[in-house]
Amino acid sequence: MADQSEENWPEDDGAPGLKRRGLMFILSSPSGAGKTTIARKLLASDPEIFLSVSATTRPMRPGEVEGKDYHFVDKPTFDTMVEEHAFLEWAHVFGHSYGTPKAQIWNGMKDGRDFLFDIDWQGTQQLNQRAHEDVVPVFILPPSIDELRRRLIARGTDDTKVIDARMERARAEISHWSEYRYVVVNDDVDRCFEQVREILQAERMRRERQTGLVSFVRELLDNNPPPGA
Ligand SMILES: Nc1ncnc2c1ncn2[C@@H]1O[C@H](COP(=O)(O)OP(=O)(O)OP(=O)(O)O)[C@@H](O)[C@H]1O
Ligand SMILES: Nc1nc2c(ncn2[C@@H]2O[C@H](COP(=O)(O)O)[C@@H](O)[C@H]2O)c(=O)[nH]1
Repeated sequence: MADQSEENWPEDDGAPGLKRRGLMFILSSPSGAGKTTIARKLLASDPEIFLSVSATTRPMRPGEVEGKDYHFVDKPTFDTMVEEHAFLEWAHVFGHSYGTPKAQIWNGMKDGRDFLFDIDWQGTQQLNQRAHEDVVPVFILPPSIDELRRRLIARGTDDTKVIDARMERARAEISHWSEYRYVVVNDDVDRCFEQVREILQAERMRRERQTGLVSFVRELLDNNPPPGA
């Protein structure tokens, strides 16, 4: 991914205010396991992470807001975006097309921002290939298959046919669990949210992401030279 080469990242100007590389925090799960629920809690509690708003051809659900939950586009518009390489990744899911527009992520990552992705395993594989070092993939499992179906029914957004299709696809989605760095079971929402938040905090502190560390440590050592130096 040429545009994300090291020279595009923030300058290493040392402490205070150590600069940090932005990260791509991915939440995937079978439909209904709760990734949107966890994503919303994370976004509400952490002003330093921004939602990657996908484009999709699927119809808007009640309560969804254009530009906030998704960019709702028609198929020709989506196909044109594919042709123009406007997506960082894209995939067909449940008979509709979904993709991550490049521009928002590109500009934000250059400013050291973190982005939250609610995408499926296909998109995760594509992002992993393009920006492995910057990707933090987290997989959310339901506590049981019965509970997964119960949640899809309780959500009340899909008819029985669509729910059956989502349950059928759950098997394929779950089969990709081992491609993720972290796996969390969403039994209790609050516990799951805390676990996901801890993963995010720990990943932010990874040495490689703290681009100001080299000069900061150099300065620490310069101010404490070995005896006789
Ligand atoms: N731990 C939980 N216990 C009970 N209900 C939950 C839990 N987590 C989420 N839910 C509920 O389950 C339903 C599905 O959750 P959500 O929409 O977040 O799933 P999703 O993984 O984002 O699904 P999709 O991929 O279809 O968007 C929602 O009604 C949500 O309120
Ligand atoms: N590869 C991508 N998958 C995406 C994207 N946006 C959403 N998704 C996934 O699609 C399904 C269905 O979502 P829903 O909102 O219609 O229930 C779910 O698994 C999402 O994670 C995307 O940009 N790329």
